[in-house]
Amino acid sequence: MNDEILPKESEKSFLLDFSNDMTAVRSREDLAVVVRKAFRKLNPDGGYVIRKINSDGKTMSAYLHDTGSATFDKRLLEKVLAEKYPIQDGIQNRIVESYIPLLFNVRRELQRGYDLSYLDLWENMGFQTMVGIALRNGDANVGLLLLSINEINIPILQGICSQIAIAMGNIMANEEILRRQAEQQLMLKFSSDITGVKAKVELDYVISNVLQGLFRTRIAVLYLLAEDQVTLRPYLFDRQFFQENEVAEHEEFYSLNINEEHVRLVFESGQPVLLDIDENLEVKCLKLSIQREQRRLNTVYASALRLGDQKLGMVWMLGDHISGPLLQGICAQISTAVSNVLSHEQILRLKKQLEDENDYLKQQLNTNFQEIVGSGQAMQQVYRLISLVAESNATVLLLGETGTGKELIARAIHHASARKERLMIKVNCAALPASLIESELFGHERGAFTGAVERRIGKFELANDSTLFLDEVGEMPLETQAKLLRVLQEKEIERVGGKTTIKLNVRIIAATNRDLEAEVKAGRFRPDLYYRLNVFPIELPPLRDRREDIESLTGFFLSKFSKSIGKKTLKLSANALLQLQAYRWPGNVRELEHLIERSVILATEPMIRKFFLPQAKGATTDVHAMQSDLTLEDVERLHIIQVLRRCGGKISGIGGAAEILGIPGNTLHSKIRKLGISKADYYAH
Ligand SMILES: Nc1ncnc2c1ncn2[C@@H]1O[C@H](COP(=O)(O)OP(=O)(O)OP(=O)(O)O)[C@@H](O)[C@H]1O
Repeated sequence: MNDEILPKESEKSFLLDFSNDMTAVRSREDLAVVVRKAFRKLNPDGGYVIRKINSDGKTMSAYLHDTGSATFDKRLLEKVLAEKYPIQDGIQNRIVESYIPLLFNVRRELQRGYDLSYLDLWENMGFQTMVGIALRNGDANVGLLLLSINEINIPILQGICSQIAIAMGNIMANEEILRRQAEQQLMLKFSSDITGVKAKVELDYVISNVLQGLFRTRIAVLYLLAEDQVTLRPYLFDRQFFQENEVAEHEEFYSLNINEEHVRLVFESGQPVLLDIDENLEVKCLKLSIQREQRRLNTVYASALRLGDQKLGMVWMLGDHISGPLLQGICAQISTAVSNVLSHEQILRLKKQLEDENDYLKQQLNTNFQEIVGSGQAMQQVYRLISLVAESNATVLLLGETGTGKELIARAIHHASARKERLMIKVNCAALPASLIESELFGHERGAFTGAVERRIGKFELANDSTLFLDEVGEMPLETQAKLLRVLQEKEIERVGGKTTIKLNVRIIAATNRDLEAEVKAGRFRPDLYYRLNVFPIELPPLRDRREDIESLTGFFLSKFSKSIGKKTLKLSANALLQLQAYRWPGNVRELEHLIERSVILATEPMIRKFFLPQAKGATTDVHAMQSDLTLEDVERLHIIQVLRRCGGKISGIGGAAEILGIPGNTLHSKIRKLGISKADYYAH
């Protein structure tokens, strides 16, 4: 650019054109077009860069640039455009401080030892001389212009630069207003989004959105202060930095201690604290993962989460520049949201617990109102034993086939004891996999094993001051038997993964349908545990050994199930009852109960006349085949009823029942009265 190329006249018209073009400039893009046009006119092959002073007041970044017709290393250019150079880098400060344009010989500056990538780039582009001019809007420094050129036309350059500086000032002010508006909108949205947050996933989503939107930053880890008020455990973490489950599985490793220096620093400061990863941080998790993944970010913002005076936890964020006061506001909202989420999680947990307890209560209510039916000899003996043992704290072992009422009796014992105000707790030892039974019985501490994300109270602890019903105890794995034995001996437990022992006062009622003695002989049950449990055994008789109770049990179930579906209580024909009394009942009372329930549902008449019973091998519903189980009187009664039926109810005379039975009619009449046989017994068939 010299006087020959640009005579005074064209100098004027050049500046006029430039001014005209500048009046239309509203945005950075407009400015780029106008500036490029002007500089190309001045030097068609030259390149330039305009840098602006960043909001930190200490660094400069590229604002506009043009490479002209130079060839260059693309990656080097990208690096230079992305980098923030300190103003005091030895070159920029000279330009900013100067009131006249300065010429730089690129090679010479390099030889002086400046380690600045933009000098490398210029050399790479073949730019030998650069001119640098400060951009000032009034008294304010806005940035600088660096132009590849050999000669300086001071009036033209100053004319251009003063206008660029004014335009940049306006655009930047405008951009700042827009940025603030966007920020406000984002904050408003964040506030409304975060107030509705109830679950952890939603919290994660809302926080990441606002941090990304406002600071182009991410949450690295959100820690919560544990109950011990010392450990900070990771609660939320960015999965881009940590592999799936990495943190959850190595929680111990990723936890922090509130007394660590930098952690204390954060809690002591009322504001977010900026920490340099390389210099300050000895925090294992951040060092590891952040250095691995995010080399370009070397600062971490750490902020305490508080609710009033209460310490809740802290967040670590990765970012380049985060505005302190804004972040403080965000953290305050995060604190409230975290506390809401935790409360909500607790509500859900308590709700579940309440539901479980409710189930127990319902079960108890059902059994309370549901009497134990049966007054035969065998059950009388059971009642005697119950009344003897109930009030003591002795361990009871209930033996008997499946469905004989062991659980019912266990509840009856509990209800007759001084512990009845508390819930009886039941554990079905057969329903749990061996791996879970211990934690089910004794509970576990958080982190005791993979998947133990929370502390869990075991059934033993739940049953403190109450009764623990160990159903199907014969199915318990040997390893657990050993632990159970220790608890029974020492009357204290240790949660899985726990370090302290807990004293307990639990009454044990165990039940099994196995022959425990045989199990001991076979080596499947520990003899010492067997003796511990077998303090007060009660044997429940199978239903086939107490046929005398079948009628009352059937009557009880008929009335119960008819009522439950709103039917009038169904009646039972004598024949149907005989059928029930003759059956072998491998499933005992439960089988009878289910049969009656089914029959009540299916019944279309007010009386059940016949049951469809399974015909097991060797089993029979033939009345005579079960005579050995009946008393002489029973047999007599059944036989008379059958004969009366065959005779159509005719008692005396030819073809009458008395004739078949070989007794006088009068004798039969008195037997019928004595045995309580009614017409319904033989006419209904
Ligand atoms: N004497 C009885 N009176 C009324 N109902 C009974 C009686 N005995 C058992 N039942 C009922 O029979 C069903 C089975 O009883 P329970 O569950 O107590 O048997 P269990 O011996 O514990 O069976 P399992 O060994 O299979 O666990 C229950 O619905 C129970 O209410």
